[in-house]
Amino acid sequence: MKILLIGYGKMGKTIEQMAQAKGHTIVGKIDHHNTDDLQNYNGSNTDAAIEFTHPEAAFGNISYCLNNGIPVVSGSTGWLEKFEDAKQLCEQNKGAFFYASNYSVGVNLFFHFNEYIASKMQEYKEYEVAIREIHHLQKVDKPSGTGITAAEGILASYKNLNGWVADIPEEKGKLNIASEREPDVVGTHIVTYSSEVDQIELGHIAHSRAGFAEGAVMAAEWIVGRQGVYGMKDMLNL
Ligand SMILES: NC(=O)C1=CN([C@@H]2O[C@H](COP(=O)(O)OP(=O)(O)OC[C@H]3O[C@@H](n4cnc5c(N)ncnc54)[C@H](OP(=O)(O)O)[C@@H]3O)[C@@H](O)[C@H]2O)C=CC1
Ligand SMILES: O=C(O)C1=N[C@H](C(=O)O)C[C@H](O)C1
Repeated sequence: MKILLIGYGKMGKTIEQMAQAKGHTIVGKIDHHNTDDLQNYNGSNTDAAIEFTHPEAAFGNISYCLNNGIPVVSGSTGWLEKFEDAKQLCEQNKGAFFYASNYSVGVNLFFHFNEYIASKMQEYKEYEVAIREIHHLQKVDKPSGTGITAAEGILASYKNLNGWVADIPEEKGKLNIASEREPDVVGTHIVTYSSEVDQIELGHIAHSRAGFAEGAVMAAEWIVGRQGVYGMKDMLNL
């Protein structure tokens, strides 16, 4: 497959290695310094784009791909206020768009168990639920996209909670997502149910970026020949 990398930072470089190991060709690499080169790519020279950039760049890159016949897999976080616009653009262009806040299979199993556990725990009002996410110091957005997806999975069952908040544990009636930044932490997410007498935890710790990259390349292979908006639940049948 001919893959265009949009974003050639920590993720772009890991994805390049993973894609080449699977026999794919990288037809181009776009980063902050050569954004104009994006206009050289279209559906006739590119099978799929994999986009991991920045909250402020993601929507523009995804729009370019959808307007130019390139199936696009995006993992950028922090831009989802424009997600509905991206969906609409995909429908208008009869394009293909794959999005996941986290491409690792392990995290998507964690999401699945998280939803199930929340559906059980909401009956036990003595437990207070909260989320912690820990990432490296270079991360520009918070809370993490994965933390937000985990929160949405919990809120689907907790009808007494009215949305999530970022780092405001004292706010009643909201699900708190605490963000911590520490050197070299790839990505850790922990859901905690605490009562006076005990605590239950569900967590995921990424040891490297390989799991994210593997899932993104898998999504690029999967989306070719499809039309519509997809996510990991579609690909993994979770
Ligand atoms: N969904 C998932 O599974 C995962 C998602 N992520 C998300 O992916 C994104 C990227 O993460 P990561 O690779 O660690 O970040 P990096 O900062 O290491 O890399 C970001 C890349 O995007 C480029 N970039 C920045 N602005 C633009 C722009 N306007 N146009 C084109 N390229 C641009 C940067 O270029 P330059 O260096 O020249 O500034 C760099 O190449 C983040 O949003 C992160 O949260 C991360 C891991 C997993
Ligand atoms: O920026 C990162 O590094 C990561 N971002 C994603 C997120 O915001 O959830 C996924 C992963 O945790 C790594």
